[in-house]
Amino acid sequence: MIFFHDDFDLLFDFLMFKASFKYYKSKSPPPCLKEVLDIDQTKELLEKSVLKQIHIICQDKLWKTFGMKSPENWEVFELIDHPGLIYIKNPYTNSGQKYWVIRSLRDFSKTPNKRNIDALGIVSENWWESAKNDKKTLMMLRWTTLGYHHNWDTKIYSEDNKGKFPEDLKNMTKFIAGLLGFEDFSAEAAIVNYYHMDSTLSGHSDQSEQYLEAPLFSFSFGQSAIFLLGGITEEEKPTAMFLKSGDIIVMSGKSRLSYHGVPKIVQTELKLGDEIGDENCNQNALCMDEDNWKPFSDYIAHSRINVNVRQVLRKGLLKLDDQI
Ligand SMILES: O=C(O)CCC(=O)C(=O)O
Ligand SMILES: [Fe+2]
Repeated sequence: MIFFHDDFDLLFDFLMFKASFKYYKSKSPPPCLKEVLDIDQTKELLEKSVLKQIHIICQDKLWKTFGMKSPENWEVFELIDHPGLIYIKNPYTNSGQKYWVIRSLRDFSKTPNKRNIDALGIVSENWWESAKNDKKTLMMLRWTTLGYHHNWDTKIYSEDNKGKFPEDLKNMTKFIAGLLGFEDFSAEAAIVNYYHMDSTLSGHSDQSEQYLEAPLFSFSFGQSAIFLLGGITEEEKPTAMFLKSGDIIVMSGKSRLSYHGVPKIVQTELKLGDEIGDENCNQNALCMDEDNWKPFSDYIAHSRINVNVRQVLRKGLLKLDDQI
């Protein structure tokens, strides 16, 4: 085969994270999504050895309190080309998803949690109250941090910069971690990312935590993301995959430090109706009442929420190790 100069540049470019990011981010021309791994094509992906199934065993009934389906019905996979990247296909009931959407928008966005809007100085403690009827305020929130607050400048966690980590999120993450064999996991920090249809998150590797052996848990709700998962350097060609509402990925082992990013949010129709016999909602009245759910439903019709949970401390420690 003969390569012309430009083709060769293109080929070389495509070996890198940034080029792939640029490709999927492009508005004109829009990207072709044919190569994006879609977990709904399970049979084909298993046959092509892109995925392998992970079987989990669950003895207790805690899942009910987290708005999840029974783990015996979960579909859990590992990406063969990315050992340690575990994908749990939406294990939530519809009311379970609603519960976490409500927690993320109404509660995780309140002070004393840290938020990007704090720097703007014009939004009150209770962002959701001021935002739900005001599109401009609604669009302003991009992130909040919980527990040990992520310091965006220094990337260093500090004992002087931490808040309370929400109990329900801590317990749910611990429960999932236990099922996957990470019994010692302790949720100590989270970034909640709020994406609108034109938002992106550039490529990075999360390594601020002192204990990088612990996995990272990522929960997605609302609109779908194209998520790029690369290797340990920016040079490796990433795998593009859809993360849809309810999906969970776990970055563990060899994939814990992998380069990743979100070049595009994809519009999907979301139907979080009430399932027959679904009594799992922790906030029954709110989830079942269409009027109360409406502003949340309107929000996720055009936005995506990602709750990104990490362990910060070394195993067995109760505070940051100053020696680092
Ligand atoms: O939104 C996502 O899926 C990824 C978020 C992420 O990588 C992060 O918060 O570090
Ligand atoms: Fe990340």
